Amino acid sequence: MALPGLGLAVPLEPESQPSTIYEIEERMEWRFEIAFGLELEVKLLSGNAEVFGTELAPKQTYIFTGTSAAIYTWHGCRIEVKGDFQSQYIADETPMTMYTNLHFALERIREQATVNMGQGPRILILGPSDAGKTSLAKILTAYASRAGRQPITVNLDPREGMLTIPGTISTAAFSSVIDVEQGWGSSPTNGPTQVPVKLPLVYYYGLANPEENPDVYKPLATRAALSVMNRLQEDEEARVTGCIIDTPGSISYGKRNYELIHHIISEFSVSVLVTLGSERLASEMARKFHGQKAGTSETITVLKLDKSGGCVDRDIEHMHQTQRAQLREYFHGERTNSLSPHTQQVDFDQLTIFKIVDSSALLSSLLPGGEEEDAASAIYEQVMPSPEMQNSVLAIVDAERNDSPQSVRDANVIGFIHISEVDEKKKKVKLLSPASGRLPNKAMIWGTCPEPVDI
Ligand SMILES: Nc1ncnc2c1ncn2[C@@H]1O[C@H](COP(=O)(O)OP(=O)(O)OP(=O)(O)O)[C@@H](O)[C@H]1O
Repeated sequence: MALPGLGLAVPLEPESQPSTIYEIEERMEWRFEIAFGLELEVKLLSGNAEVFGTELAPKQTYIFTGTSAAIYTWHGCRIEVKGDFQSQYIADETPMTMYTNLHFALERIREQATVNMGQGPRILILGPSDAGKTSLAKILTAYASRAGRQPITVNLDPREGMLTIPGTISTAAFSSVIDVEQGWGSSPTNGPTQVPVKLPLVYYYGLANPEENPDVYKPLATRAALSVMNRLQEDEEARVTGCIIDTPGSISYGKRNYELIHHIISEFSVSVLVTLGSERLASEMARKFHGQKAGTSETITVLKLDKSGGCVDRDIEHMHQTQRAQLREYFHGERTNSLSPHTQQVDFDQLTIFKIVDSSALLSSLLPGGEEEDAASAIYEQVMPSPEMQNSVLAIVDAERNDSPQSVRDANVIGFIHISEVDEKKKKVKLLSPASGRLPNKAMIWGTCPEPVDI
């Protein structure tokens, strides 16, 4: 059905739609794409099935929206599907056996690490955009957690938030199942959920790509690495399991970004480097890093894996829709679990806001051999609230309002607020915060990712 003249499909209520039953044979997957604003219901009727490594519970209804994914089965299954999806098909060729073999190879390293009191694998996933890096990170995380391990997963891709909003880099220990409906699952800001929440450690970068301001991005990657490496040292289970690092596609293009890859490898002491979807990247990474030292007694193994034929190229509009959905979820909760964000008005002088400076302009102004302190102070500029901030998000970080720009940059996020209105005459800001109560008396960062949106 379409709206007359507009050609727009009118979403049907899932209840009023007929359901379809699909029989999926062993080692095949049912791939689907569902637009934002539409819902797809999936129920596993018999057999076993998984979404990016996480098993579906029998007879439970899962609801997907604004995503593309695959329901894979090792031994065959029947699923019931209801909804208005954009595309769907059953694929008999998938790289799942290859991905599972990687998981078992990692398990062998973990078993050895248990015996030798050594280190579990630190895995870095590289590849161009939409090569399936995040999907592989989810699969490896889910398989490790299904094997009773506690993997630490790191998202270094600011365009997509992991358990938090975009513009961030974050890390979390996954000791329980991933919530397949919500990508990575829920964090405490989502409110009570059926699936146990994960507690991410979050840093705010505020830009979409690492290359836009390496002077902020690299130290933040270092901060994330320090916390991961500390956890790996202190927690026996985490040490043996190791960590899984997802990266932005942009760093896998072009030689100029190899320095950034090198930085990540050395900070996280990466021991397994997986490349997806690019022969050239695979061969250059192997030439540069295979056999190099990782930590004290290990060497780096570089692997080339196949990209899944199911990977969908997402355009910029799709990315923006995903980012808007993540933002809305942070403040308003999700479909089954709505939250009550708090609107309040504050005076201009209650906010200390640091704006990220365009690094291309600052690089030319830096003296050769300038100190890191100089670079850090040039990274942020303290600004007053202004109308151009309207609909932006500010990250509140665990740094005092008069701390140095370096301390502000390196501090982890304690929460986000959304600027609804700026009244320059009255010098007041109307803002939305996830909880009621006084705003923390802390420094705030204003970036351009996620982009301003009225939520
Ligand atoms: N087997 C599959 N079937 C259907 N969709 C899939 C499959 N694998 C991945 N996708 C989808 O393809 C898109 C790209 O995959 P993914 O996010 O894993 O790539 P990426 O390399 O991390 O991308 P980016 O570099 O942009 O972050 C996602 O929407 C993902 O859900």
